[in-house]
This record gives sequence, structure tokens and C-alpha cells, in this order.
Amino acid sequence: KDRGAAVGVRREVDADGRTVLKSVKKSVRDFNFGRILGEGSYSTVYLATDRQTLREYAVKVLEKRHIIKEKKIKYVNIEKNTLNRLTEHPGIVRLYYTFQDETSLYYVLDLCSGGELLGVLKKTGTFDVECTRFYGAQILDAIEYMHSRGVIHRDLKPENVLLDDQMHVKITDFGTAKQLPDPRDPTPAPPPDEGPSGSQDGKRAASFVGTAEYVSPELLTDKSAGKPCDLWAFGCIIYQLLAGRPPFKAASEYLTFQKIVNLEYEFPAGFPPAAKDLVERCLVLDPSRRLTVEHIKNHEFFDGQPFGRELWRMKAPRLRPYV
Ligand SMILES: C[C@@H](Nc1nc2c(c3cc(-c4cn[nH]c4)ccc13)C(=O)N=C/C2=C\CC1CC1)C(C)(C)C
Repeated sequence: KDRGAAVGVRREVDADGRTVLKSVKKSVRDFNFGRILGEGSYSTVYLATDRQTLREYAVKVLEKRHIIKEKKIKYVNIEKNTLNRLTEHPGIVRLYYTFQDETSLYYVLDLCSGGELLGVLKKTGTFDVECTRFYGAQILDAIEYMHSRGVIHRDLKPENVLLDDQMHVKITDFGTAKQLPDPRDPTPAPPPDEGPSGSQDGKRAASFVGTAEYVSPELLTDKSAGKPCDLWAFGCIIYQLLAGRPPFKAASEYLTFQKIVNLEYEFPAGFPPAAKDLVERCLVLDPSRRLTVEHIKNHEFFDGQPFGRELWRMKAPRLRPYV
């Protein structure tokens, strides 16, 4: 057995006697499936072990029949293309292989054994300033990378921020991402989403709306979703880490939307002043007046906080509540 062959690659000799590397498609049989890690509306994520390398992965399984019945093929393709575009960042869950069988599609991805940030936050109730700065910085660094690759997440929320075994951030769930045309790829961008009215008015009519508590006002009012919509969600997440609840929450989705477009929220007593100023400059109704990634990195709340490579080498702080 050739020890040198990398996983999933086989050496063959071709007609001219040259040794060639043939990549071998993985299949379900290459993995031992374990427990269910999470369930989405169109997918189930399992713990799985690669039987040759014994490495553990998360495998997202999508049932073809269900996707076709629910007309979600577009979202499946968006997620796969997006994951294939976002490959070199420690803060983005990585896609290693995809394969299928007659019933399902399989994505083999990074295992994020720390689970969802939301779950961790619920255990401590709130995060102190040090933890909020660390996790806020990692989420912001990942947003900056996504935007640099022309990807807008559009549904950032603590459930989609996962944690790896070092308790570092891994952003996930790109089924609802929007891809700006790749400047390097001249093929025409896909036609704009059909608006609910089916019209394709001047602005890109997004038929998609994120999760109520984190959706930006412009996505609700004029259906536009540019990079600023991820920074609105970022402001909501910073608020929630320190306050233990999202800034806009009401008894129904409609009432939550009303609070958002009317900017109806307030800070609990004792909310740290620098964080309050940062959140206030992210939760701005006019997307063009919202802080950009660069502004946020230079904001007083992140004074002294490294970003980039150094940030991802830092040890995650012990989780402490903000009291
Ligand atoms: C958000 C997602 N939940 C999850 N998605 C992923 C997990 C994951 C892990 C745990 C977990 C690990 N230990 N304990 C809990 C809990 C929930 C998870 C993972 O490890 N690797 C990749 C994932 C997703 C990749 C996706 C972009 C394709 C939903 C709820 C939609 C299934």
C-alpha cells in the first residue's frame, strides 16, 4: 500500500507509463456516522469519523426529495458555491468533500465541537467585556473575509456562530448568503432574486428575509441587502453577548419587525459605555451611515484587540458573565 498517497488520492500509471494521481471520490462507506449534532430545516448534521484517517468531521446530509419538493435547489447550490469560495479563513467552517448517493447529498465539513455560540451564551447568561471583545473580534474578522470574497451572509446570528475545539469562532449556514459578482470571474451574475411580487424592480428584490431578531431594516423596507446588513446583525450580536438577549425581541415576528424599523430598543442599566457607543453606531437605520468593518476595528471598544493572524493564535478567554 503506497503510504505516500494523500487521503482520497490514488496513483495510476497512464498509457505512456507516467504515474498520475487520481482523486478518489469519497462515499458514505468511507465514514462511520455518529450522533446528530444539529438539525436545520433542510438538513441534518452528523458527527462522522473518516475510517481511513480516523479524523472526525461534521457531515451535513440533505435529502434530495425534500429539497426538490420544497424548491430549495437554488439555496443548496448557493451554499455549496459559497463554501467553495470561502476556503482560507480560520473563522469560516471549511468544506472538505461533497458526494451523493441515490437519496441524499453529503457535505463533509469542519467539526465544531464547541457547538453553537448561542448555547454557550445561554449557559453563562451573558459574556463579560473581555469575552465579548474576543468573540466580537473573531466574528468581525470572519465578516471582513466573507465581504472581501464578495459574500454577504445575510443571516448572521448566535446559532450560526459555531465554536471549534479551541473555542474559536466558525461561521456557518451559508444557504441564504448572497454572492456579489466575482470581479475575477467574467461570467454574468445570476438574475436578481424574484421579489415576492415576482417583479424585478430596479433594486435587487430579495425574496429572502433573515431571522426576525437580527434582520436589518433595509432588508425589510426596500429589499436591498448589501454588506451593511451583516454589520447590523453584528451590532445585535454584540448587544446580546453583553445583555443576554437580542435588542429587538417581541411577541411576534411582525412586532419585532416594527421595533426594528422604528429603532425601538434600549440598553440595560450598567451596559459598558464603549460597547453602547459601538452598538449605537451599528444599529443605524440608514445602511450607508452604519459603521463599516474598518471603522468597527478602530472603535474604542476594540482598543488593543489584535485582528488577523494574531487574533486566531490567541487562547480563547475563560467564559465569564457580565455582572
Ligand atoms: C447551524 C447548524 N448547526 C450545526 N452546524 C454545523 C456543526 C454543528 C455542530 C454542533 C455541535 C458540535 N458539538 N456539539 C454540538 C451543533 C450544531 C452544528 C458542525 O460541527 N460543523 C458544521 C456545521 C454546519 C455546516 C453548514 C454550513 C454547511 C444547523 C442547525 C443548520 C444544522
